[in-house]
Amino acid sequence: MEILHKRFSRDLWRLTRLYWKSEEKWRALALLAVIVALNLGSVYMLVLINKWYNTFYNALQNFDAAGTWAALRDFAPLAAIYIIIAVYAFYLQQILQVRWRRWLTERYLGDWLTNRNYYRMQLWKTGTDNPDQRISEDVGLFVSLTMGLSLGLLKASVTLVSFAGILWALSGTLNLPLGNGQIAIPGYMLWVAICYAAVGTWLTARIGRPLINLNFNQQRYEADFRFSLIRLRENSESVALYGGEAEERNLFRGRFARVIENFLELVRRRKILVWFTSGYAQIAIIFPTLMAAPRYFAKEIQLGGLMQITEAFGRVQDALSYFVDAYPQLAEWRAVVNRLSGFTDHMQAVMVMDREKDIRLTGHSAPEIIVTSLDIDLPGGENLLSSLELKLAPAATLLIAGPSGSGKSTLLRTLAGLWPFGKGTISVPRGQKVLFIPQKPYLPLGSLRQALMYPGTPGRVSDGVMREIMELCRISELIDHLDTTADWSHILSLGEQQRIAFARALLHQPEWLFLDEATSALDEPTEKALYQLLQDKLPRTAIVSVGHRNTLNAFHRGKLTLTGNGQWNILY
Ligand SMILES: Nc1ncnc2c1ncn2[C@@H]1O[C@H](COP(=O)(O)OP(=O)(O)OP(=O)(O)O)[C@@H](O)[C@H]1O
Repeated sequence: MEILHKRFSRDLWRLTRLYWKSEEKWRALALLAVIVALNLGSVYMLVLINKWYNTFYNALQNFDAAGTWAALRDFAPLAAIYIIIAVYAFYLQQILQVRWRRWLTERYLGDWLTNRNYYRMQLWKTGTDNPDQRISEDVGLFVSLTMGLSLGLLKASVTLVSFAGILWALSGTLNLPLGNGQIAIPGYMLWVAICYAAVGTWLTARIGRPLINLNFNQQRYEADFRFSLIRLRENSESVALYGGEAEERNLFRGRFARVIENFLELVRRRKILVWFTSGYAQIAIIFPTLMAAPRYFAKEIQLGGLMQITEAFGRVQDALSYFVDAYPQLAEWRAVVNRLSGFTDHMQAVMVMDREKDIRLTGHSAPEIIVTSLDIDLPGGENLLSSLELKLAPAATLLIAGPSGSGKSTLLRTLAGLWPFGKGTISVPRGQKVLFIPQKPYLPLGSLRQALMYPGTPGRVSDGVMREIMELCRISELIDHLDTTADWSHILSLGEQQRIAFARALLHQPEWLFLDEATSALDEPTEKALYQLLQDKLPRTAIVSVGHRNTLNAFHRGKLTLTGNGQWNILY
């Protein structure tokens, strides 16, 4: 089937084997074995129930009241066992799905956060849209569709084999007149079922093919729309101050229109499919009776036989029509596998690009940071900074200045190992702590204490020390809220957030501290006090600041000026 072509199989196997070859594989395989056994058990029960049809309807046809009651009595345990099997097959399948999803989500989260992939992926813009959706939704969908469809296929195959045998044995031989003689078709009901299902499957595949792309796009448009809403929430204040509601609404409308447009197309396509599949299912109700009736009226079979044949036909036809019923899900499955593989490929491509990048950031045993022949480029290839040579001794202080857009922040990004475009070598002392403070410090979701300690926990810090540092950094009014959880990045002023970043530096006590316009929102006396604090409390820390204000000169012994067009000069 085209829907399951080669590339899809490769991608599917790549995604599936992650879990089934993981450390959890034995537990998972054991659970899967039980689930498969239960599914086989349920098919066996259906075979028994099919036999029961014969006994029951024959008793009815013969007006055998005792036989009918006995048959009804026999039905109870069959139904009870079938129900128990169905419940546990469902329950255990869900449990296995949850475990698989948990494992795979962990894995994707890990890969996304490793090697700063989340950052690099957006820097190299090719590829994946909405990685958050891939992790939060697609992983779950992938797991449930893979489990559901493969168990469905297994069940359909086993049902097919079991009931094809029954149908063959029951349907006898049909003698069709042909010219002067007759042609005998043994097991003809089985052939009828196969032809019926083959035509159905072929037509479904034809009608349903466009669903694959439509499903793929639907997920993507929904995620784009959701993301634009989240962005407004994140930037509510700026939008409110600008009064940008009309613009935002236009953006939402545009994105939502795409959601609806695609959805309508999807519905139209599915409507055609529903026309077909429900017609197909209705015909399947009378079709076998019609086919088996000649033998019934010829008194070759009894009512029980007719009912048993009809039921067996239904089962075979159901099993053969697996693709007809599962088509919309197969289309969705393929879209999900596409999206997850695209995401995985993109992450791997980023890692390869990262390994091959020409800016080498290495650890060495010398105490200085040494930058040699560093060229920094923009993603498009234009040069931002040429042949930079820089040596930073421990406890050095350096101010990086220059006009806006000359590349100061990008230089810091490069030193942090984030910026991949360019060439040259940056050697940093091994095993030392480096802290970068951006202009707008990031405050994680959680308490203020967590925000102060971010990233990680710099050992246990007593309340006393924490208070002292907060007082020194002029945020003593926040001491009482240390353990309050709130959206702090929206509550605190930029100046307060910048003071929190200084407190962070004092808590972490890094050997190397890089500040990118970290005091831009502070008044000059506060800026002075905080820089003085760094000098007093972190005398062994090297400080590299980016800033426009001349007041910063007093706190730095060296000055690197980026003059534009890739040029620079340095004064120690
Ligand atoms: N991800 C990116 N893709 C393309 N161009 C970028 C990217 N990031 C930065 N740039 C460009 O690189 C140039 C340098 O930016 P950078 O932020 O380093 O300047 P800066 O000197 O720190 O400026 P400012 O003083 O205004 O903060 C700018 O022209 C900017 O547009």
